[in-house]
Amino acid sequence: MRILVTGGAGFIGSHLVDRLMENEKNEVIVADNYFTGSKDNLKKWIGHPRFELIRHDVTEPLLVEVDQIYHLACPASPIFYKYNPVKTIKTNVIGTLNMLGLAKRVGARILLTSTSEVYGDPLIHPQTESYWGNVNPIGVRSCYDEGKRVAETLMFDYHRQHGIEIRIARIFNTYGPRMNIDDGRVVSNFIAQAIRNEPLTVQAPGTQTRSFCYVSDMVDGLIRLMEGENTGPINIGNPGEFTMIELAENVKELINPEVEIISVENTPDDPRQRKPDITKAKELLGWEPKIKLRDGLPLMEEDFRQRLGVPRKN
Ligand SMILES: NC(=O)c1ccc[n+]([C@@H]2O[C@H](COP(=O)([O-])OP(=O)(O)OC[C@H]3O[C@@H](n4cnc5c(N)ncnc54)[C@H](O)[C@@H]3O)[C@@H](O)[C@H]2O)c1
Ligand SMILES: O=c1ccn([C@@H]2O[C@H](COP(=O)(O)OP(=O)(O)O[C@H]3OC[C@@H](O)[C@H](O)[C@H]3O)[C@@H](O)[C@H]2O)c(=O)[nH]1
Repeated sequence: MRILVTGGAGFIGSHLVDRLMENEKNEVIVADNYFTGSKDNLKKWIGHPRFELIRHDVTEPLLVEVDQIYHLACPASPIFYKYNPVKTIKTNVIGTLNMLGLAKRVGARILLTSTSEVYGDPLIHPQTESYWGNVNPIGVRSCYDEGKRVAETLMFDYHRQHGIEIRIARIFNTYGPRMNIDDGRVVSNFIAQAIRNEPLTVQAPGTQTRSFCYVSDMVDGLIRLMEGENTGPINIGNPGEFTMIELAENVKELINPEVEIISVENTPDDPRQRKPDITKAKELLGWEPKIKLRDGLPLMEEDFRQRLGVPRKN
């Protein structure tokens, strides 16, 4: 199997590449523009005969002979996707069009990593795949959430019109080693802050909720979806739901009991609650997450301590 992973130098993408490379029958090609990813995440594969890394921006067409495409390329942290919103929209729309064009040309199956953000600020809880969402089309997050909604539409139009084999994963907040240290997302922020002995910055009101999935569970779900018979969309996430205050308290207790927790201003349109209904993933993919938040946080701490050069005391 020859497999293209767009965005493979990023957080989830590089863990996915690790898993795909474990199978000696796979050849893996990564296409990435290194906006939020890094060659460092793939250093153990560079030079491997079954691995290729291409500096490529998905807003430009790409021609490679592959059997499967995991299409992840897109900045995922709100600070990065809001940094150049027009580029984010282009990545989601033109990038997905280009990858669908490639899938059509070479007859590949394509999986899109969509997001729980397609549900916007959800009015039903937990979110099922049949919920159409509550999304602001003109807000500061729209380049990402509306961008992903159009990407999903393109996937289904190519499927209906051209018979392309598609898979759509709606990923809920994922965390783990290799997240950018200054990524801006909440788990990486809190862990880096706790290790640096800086206050944990809970954005007001702090009662907003998220459900956090450890990256190895996520990768397992994505591969099952690609290999299975269902187009999706399928929610992939961990239904354990936490307020941001609870998350901060967990990080404080597990990583640095001395650290302060402070309240800071939030950004517009922050979803107030988010929790996946994973009935479909359980029934159709035989998948459910295994790693609880309190077990996953220490696994991530090790990696952050190494990169920050702050060893654990005692
Ligand atoms: N991590 C999460 O919690 C989460 C949640 C929902 C959806 N997702 C989706 O999963 C995917 C991966 O997310 P991640 O957390 O690994 O983010 P990430 O930012 O670590 O990785 C994204 C990768 O895409 C690359 N990229 C960005 N724009 C590109 C372009 N135009 N051309 C080529 N490469 C480009 C980046 O350089 C990076 O390597 C994204 O599609 C994201 O929307 C992630
Ligand atoms: O330092 C911080 C950062 C963030 N937060 C809060 O933590 C919550 C989560 O924020 P994040 O930036 O980690 O992530 P979000 O849930 O907003 O977006 C995320 O969801 C789905 C994915 O598609 C995106 O890739 C991902 O970034 C928000 O309520 C935010 O206000 C803090 O309290 N403190």
